[in-house]
Amino acid sequence: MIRASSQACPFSSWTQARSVALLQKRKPSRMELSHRVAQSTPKQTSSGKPVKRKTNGPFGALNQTSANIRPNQEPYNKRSQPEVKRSTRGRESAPKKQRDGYHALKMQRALGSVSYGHRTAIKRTLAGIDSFGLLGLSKSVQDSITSQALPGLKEITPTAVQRLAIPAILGTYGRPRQKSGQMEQFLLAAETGSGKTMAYLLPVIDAIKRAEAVEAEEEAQEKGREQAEREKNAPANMYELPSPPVDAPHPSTGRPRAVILVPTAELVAQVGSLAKAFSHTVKFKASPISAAYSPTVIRNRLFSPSGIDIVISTPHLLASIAESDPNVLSRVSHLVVDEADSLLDRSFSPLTSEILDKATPSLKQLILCSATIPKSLDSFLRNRFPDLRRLVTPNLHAIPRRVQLGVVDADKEPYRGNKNLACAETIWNISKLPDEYENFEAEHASMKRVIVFVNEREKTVEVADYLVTKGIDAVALNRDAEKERHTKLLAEFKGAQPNISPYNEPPAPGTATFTPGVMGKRRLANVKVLVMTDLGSRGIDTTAVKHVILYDVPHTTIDFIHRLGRTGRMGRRGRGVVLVGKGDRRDVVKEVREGMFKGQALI
Ligand SMILES: Nc1ncnc2c1ncn2[C@@H]1O[C@H](COP(=O)(O)OP(=O)(O)OP(=O)(O)O)[C@@H](O)[C@H]1O
Repeated sequence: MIRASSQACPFSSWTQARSVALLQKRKPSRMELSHRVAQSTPKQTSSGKPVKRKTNGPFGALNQTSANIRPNQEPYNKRSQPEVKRSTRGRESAPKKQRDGYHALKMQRALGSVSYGHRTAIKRTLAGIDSFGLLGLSKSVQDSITSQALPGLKEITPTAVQRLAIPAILGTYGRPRQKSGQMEQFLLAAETGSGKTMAYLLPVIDAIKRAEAVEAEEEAQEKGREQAEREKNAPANMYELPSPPVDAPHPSTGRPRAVILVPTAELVAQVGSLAKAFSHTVKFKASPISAAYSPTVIRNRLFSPSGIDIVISTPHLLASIAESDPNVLSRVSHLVVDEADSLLDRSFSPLTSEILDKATPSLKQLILCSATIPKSLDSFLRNRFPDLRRLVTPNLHAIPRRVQLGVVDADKEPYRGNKNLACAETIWNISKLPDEYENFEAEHASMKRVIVFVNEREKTVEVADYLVTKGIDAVALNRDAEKERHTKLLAEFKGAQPNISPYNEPPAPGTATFTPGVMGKRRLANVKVLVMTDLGSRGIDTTAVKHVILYDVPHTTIDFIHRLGRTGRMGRRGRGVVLVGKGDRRDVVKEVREGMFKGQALI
């Protein structure tokens, strides 16, 4: 019927032919992703004139000032690029693209990329800097590295991120030109366990001490001037007593010079204790404040009459203090946002931004720091901080080769889909490994510390309870546990305070108890296990941990990096074991493993 009517129309064959021709002419309609997302758009030409937009339209060919004839006209029958790619012959002749070997990961690409050329160039630049003496730190700060931060280490050289960041932040080799009064912005991006904390802390301490020296000099001059003034206008009565000195609080009371923001109370304690260690020799006041401390302690630390230099806090606490007392951020010259990908994500971002906005008038340097730069953060930073200096280490997003990743198939015999059983068995196997595998110093070497990561908070207690029934000394660490208990639990895995044993304390409500010799016939005496999500472990320096078990396959490569990053820290060896079961992305695990084996950056 339709055919009959179309035949009846005199123009029908012409119309069809025309529409076919139009369709053939039209570019493929498939929507393609831009390959220039990372490139900034130039606003001006090299001569300073604004870039003219091309007008493609019916009048695009009018008012041309040049002929625009292409020097080499392509033959009319030249095949299009997609055609060349499609044909076998074309594929052979087309330049081969370097393949990164990721297929499953490409589907969930989460991390910002850094070209290998860029990585090689940084490696070359850093090769010549092999001592803290070359970084431009003042003598007292430099000396305190060996005496306070890394005592006992014989040969101390700066790590890649320290070599890159410290001179850049201090301006040792000069600073890029910028408008006067404009705050400098830095992004420190380096792999987990690579010493990022010292990379930002050292230059901040240095800057504080220098500013203090300048202020002290200015104050002395001011006092001298006042004294001279007073003497000039000295009262006639020589017996008149001078007025007693007023007991005024220190000008820096409640007004720190530097603020370090971190996501958790555990990290506040960790960074706080490093800052305090430095303050023993380089004199300054560092105050860690978090919900783990009582309001009185927080008030006393912040408003100490002897003043304050560095505050280490979570955004929640500092934002609430700044709301009632905006003065607290009125003198901040240095703001560090550690774990920036967490603190600038949806949940933390409003608070972090609020603090940043309030501190901006006095801010000289903003330092963002992270081991993972998700693509979303990358584009956020490009918009919000266009002048950001990116200090990226050559191994960013790569899990070091010294960390091995094994896979246990929980679907196979004897587990038959029972992941809890697979986890318990893996821990028992770890307990049998020889002691020399352990990272930790001799006196603690016989005790093996294992972290089990799960994806959901609720699962922490379930898994820990199960492990206890299998004679394993396991404790669940989640947000429901008290902050103080958190800190104590993690302390033993950080290797800092070996005498504290939270395992001897009463268990958190709702968790099973490990009582050696009672829960089962068999028990493990040489292993301690923490079961957690990676929320509480972000940035925690668990140097005593050699083994990490990924009970669940992590959702993203970002989680892979942070979870496996709790082992193999600062040149140590480490092992990860991932338990795969029904529905888990085995292809993702396979590619992560291969990437780790090749030392490639994950995507
Ligand atoms: N130059 C150095 N030489 C030897 N050890 C160092 C050096 N700098 C830092 N360390 C040690 O390296 C360990 C890891 O440092 P840090 O916690 O700062 O790593 P990080 O890069 O912040 O890790 P994450 O991304 O997991 O937060 C710490 O125990 C620290 O004392």
